[in-house]
Amino acid sequence: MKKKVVVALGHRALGTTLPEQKVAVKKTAVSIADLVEEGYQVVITHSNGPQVGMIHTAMNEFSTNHPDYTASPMSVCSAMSQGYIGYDLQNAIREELIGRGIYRSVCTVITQVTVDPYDEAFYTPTKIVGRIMNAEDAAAERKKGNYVVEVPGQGFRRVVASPNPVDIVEVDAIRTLTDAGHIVIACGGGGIPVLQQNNHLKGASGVIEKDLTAGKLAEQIDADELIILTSVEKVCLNHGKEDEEELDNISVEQAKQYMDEGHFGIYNMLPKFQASVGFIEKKEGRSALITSFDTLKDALKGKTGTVIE
Ligand SMILES: Nc1ncnc2c1ncn2[C@@H]1O[C@H](COP(=O)(O)OP(=O)(O)O)[C@@H](O)[C@H]1O
Ligand SMILES: NC(=O)OP(=O)(O)O
Repeated sequence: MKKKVVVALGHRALGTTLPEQKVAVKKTAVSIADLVEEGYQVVITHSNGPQVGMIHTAMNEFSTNHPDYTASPMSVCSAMSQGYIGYDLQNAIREELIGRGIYRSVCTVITQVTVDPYDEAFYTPTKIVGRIMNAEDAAAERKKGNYVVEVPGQGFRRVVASPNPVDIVEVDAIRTLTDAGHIVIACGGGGIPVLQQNNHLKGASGVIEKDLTAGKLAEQIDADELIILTSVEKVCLNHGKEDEEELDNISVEQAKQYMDEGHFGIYNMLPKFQASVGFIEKKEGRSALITSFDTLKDALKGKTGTVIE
């Protein structure tokens, strides 16, 4: 039986601007096609922080001067980001597969994810979206009523709430398409956060952490493996310090211990570990791989990457 994998793509797999994205997805498509060629059933999910911030600014700034164009809430901007990132990804993957003589349909499912209206995250925005700003732009952003933080080594960044994913609304469609052999892109940008109000799903203002949703997606479609493609070949202990140590194969217990010891930052590696551990713990035989998309091929042969099992 084919191995079912959920692949979570980080910033580097997409770039930030439209031209960058066109170039980046071509490289990403090579890794995805490698997986397909190896016989994996692939479901893809991806980041959207820079993109959703850009869309929100574009949609809302223009609407203040042009009353015929109405403002778009963050949930609608999330849906737009899923659409245009999915569009570029599915075409790049399709093209790469056809080049290898593989004819498979690739589709994007606009996906909603329910969140808890009482999630504490709504009170403390932490999710970075949009571009890097200077002090002047940051002040202008704050004037609009948005939250801005200074990130050491980067500059000023806009932050929004990042509630935890509870349930993937379109999961049955994603599972059915995957099991029928299609390559599916779903839950982009962590999914569009929605609040369940009887039969109605109301868009929530926030951006869900894509790694956490990737773990939930892997769990809900009963995947065998979660692959998180980021910008580093392996995860390290004591990252950036003199005694930095690369992690190869570790157990869930070790992963939990390293999380408790504070080795991983809340904005980068911690959600990847939380997602991996949550997914693996629910069923025996599951594993997670964290590596860069340049090194995926070697990592699949066990030559590199950080594996949790
Ligand atoms: N413990 C760690 N091991 C390896 N990389 C780390 C670690 N902590 C932080 N990082 C940094 O995290 C970054 C990847 O996180 P991020 O950019 O949020 O991921 P994504 O690829 O999902 O967009 C890497 O560029 C790396 O420098
Ligand atoms: N939604 C999300 O997690 O996006 P980033 O990876 O760009 O932060």
